[in-house]
Amino acid sequence: MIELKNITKIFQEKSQRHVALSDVSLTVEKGEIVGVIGESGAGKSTLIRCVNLLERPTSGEVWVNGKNLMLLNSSQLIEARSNIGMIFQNFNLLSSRTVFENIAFPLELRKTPNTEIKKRVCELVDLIGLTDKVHNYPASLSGGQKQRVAIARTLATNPQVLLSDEATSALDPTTTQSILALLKDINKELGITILLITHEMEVVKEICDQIAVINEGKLIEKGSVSEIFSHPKTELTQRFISSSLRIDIPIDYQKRLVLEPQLNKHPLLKLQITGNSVDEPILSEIARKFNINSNIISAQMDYAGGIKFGVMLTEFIGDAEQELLAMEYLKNKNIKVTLLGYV
Ligand SMILES: Nc1ncnc2c1ncn2[C@@H]1O[C@H](COP(=O)(O)OP(=O)(O)OP(=O)(O)O)[C@@H](O)[C@H]1O
Repeated sequence: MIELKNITKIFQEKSQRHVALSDVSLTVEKGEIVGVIGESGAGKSTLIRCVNLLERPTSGEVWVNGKNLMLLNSSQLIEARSNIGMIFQNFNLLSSRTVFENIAFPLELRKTPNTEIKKRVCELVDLIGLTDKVHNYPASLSGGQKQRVAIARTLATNPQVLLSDEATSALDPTTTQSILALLKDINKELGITILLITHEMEVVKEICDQIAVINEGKLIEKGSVSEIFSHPKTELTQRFISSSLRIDIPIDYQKRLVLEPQLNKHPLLKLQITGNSVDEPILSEIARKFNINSNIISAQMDYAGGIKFGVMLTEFIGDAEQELLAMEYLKNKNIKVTLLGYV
């Protein structure tokens, strides 16, 4: 449905030349949800804006639904864009129009008859669960409700593609979940292809089929959610995965923590577990093979794309030499072992 081929975007400001995207290729199949994740300034917004040519690539090809948008004249481009909806972090609602009037707006521009507009808006407010707010103005809505209205407005003209530019970044975690659930429903029930950009792994983990990682204008990794979570290839992707799992050393452990081995102190370890390793009973193996008792201090396991992954803070209590052998054993099992010190 979307194919970006070798996209390069260079911003030229006076003598300053900035390469925002460098030879980026990305395919989104019909009906898929693809998430592009990257840090601030990586080029995410530029990339998504290239899909509907809000930003024109310096070179490369942009194909949407079988058309090379770069070759269209302005009226053909307007037509092609009507098939591509877009939602934004700051919702972009018209404050002087009610919910009804905001959703009706793109239909009015198309000179749709009033009876048809009324019918379509009623369907859409029902879809987004805001029938009781249909005559409210945006100022009286919560952030999540505003984003729902923005989604309904973009769906009014039945686009086949929805672009989401950090649509949940301004929302709290619970509201984020409800908006993501709405996007997933739209994808499933209406068959709309979704390309979203975000800086949060939580978002892509929740609803995406494929994840692409962008860094300094280059696409550095792409795969299914399970591939990315089980075998992250780059340090940056690993960091994104870890950022969705928070684990802190409790204060009393921090007080006792020393960096060098000491008599009667034992290693405090952070174990990062991805993919297949997690299905093995690693701690009981460690106990059996190395006579190590694991004292789990905290742990967080999660599930994405059919893959379990997680992080665990644990103290290994045993003979010093065996403790080292046990750490090596875990490393060979695809577990990232970080020695935090001794407690
Ligand atoms: N119109 C512009 N003129 C000049 N440079 C620009 C322009 N738009 C973006 N850039 C530069 O291109 C790079 C990529 O910007 P972009 O907004 O795509 O990043 P991003 O990943 O979306 O970041 P953020 O998450 O902070 O929005 C940045 O270094 C930015 O300064």
